[in-house]
Amino acid sequence: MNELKNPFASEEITPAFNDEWQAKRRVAAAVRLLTEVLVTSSPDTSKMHDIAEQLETTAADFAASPRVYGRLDWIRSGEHGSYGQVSHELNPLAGYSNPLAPPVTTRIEGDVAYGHCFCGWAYEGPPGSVHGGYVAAIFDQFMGFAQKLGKRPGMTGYLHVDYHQRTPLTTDLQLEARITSAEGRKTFMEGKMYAGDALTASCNALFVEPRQGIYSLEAQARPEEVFSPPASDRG
Ligand SMILES: CCCCCCCCCCCC(=O)SCCNC(=O)CCNC(=O)[C@H](O)C(C)(C)COP(=O)(O)OP(=O)(O)OC[C@H]1O[C@@H](n2cnc3c(N)ncnc32)[C@H](O)[C@@H]1OP(=O)(O)O
Repeated sequence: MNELKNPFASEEITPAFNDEWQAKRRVAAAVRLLTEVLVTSSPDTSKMHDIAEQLETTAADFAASPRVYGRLDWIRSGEHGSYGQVSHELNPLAGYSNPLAPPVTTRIEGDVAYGHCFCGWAYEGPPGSVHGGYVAAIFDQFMGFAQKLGKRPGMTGYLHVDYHQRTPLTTDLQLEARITSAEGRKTFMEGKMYAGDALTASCNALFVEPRQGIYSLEAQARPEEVFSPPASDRG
């Protein structure tokens, strides 16, 4: 199987598909930095108006290039990579090319999935702590990719999060997930989030494979770009 085309492949082992995405990752990193600076500094008001004007000009320049809306459109031209590759770049939690993403990374070792992420001050909920909604979103993403441990990946049916203690900002957060059981199209999983040795949150999740299989979601794409898992992964 071509790992780079697998939408469930680890972010940690997935390089940018080409120079275009490498450059976009750089832009996204700059926007993340800008966001962090925005919420942690207070230049004088007139300077902020100047900055806003510069950014508006930059956004208008950027928008003058051809626009592409949605992953299926990104792959139709055949120039920007496969569905899996584009998903890796633009995923709102894990995509290096999407500045909304912290990003969350994943890797599989045996029957456990591991991941990590780092949330700056833009993610503050309770003082000095990650907003609970982001904790849940990080879990949803991480558990979704951790389904690679199983045979029938699907969509989140439910995600139950327990918040044990506040999750600190500007700290490397470690994630781990396991499959607890599987039954037909249903995969039950548990996940944990640690800051150092402290368990800050845990979750139980059910993923349900759509009746036509998860890969039916990308069947609207060009057939040669559709990722097809090896027979051994189909269960
Ligand atoms: C291309 C690659 C991209 C790969 C993308 C990479 C992965 C990233 C994933 C990130 C995770 C997400 O954000 S996913 C986005 C958030 N989730 C969603 O939008 C899902 C929206 N919901 C749905 O589409 C649907 O409800 C499904 C697919 C989850 C289930 O629909 P369905 O297939 O019609 O389900 P149905 O036949 O009714 O139920 C099947 C079995 O599951 C059980 N079941 C279903 N839902 C629930 C539930 N909430 N709680 C308990 N049990 C449930 C039923 O009781 C039944 O059990 P029994 O009677 O058989 O025992």
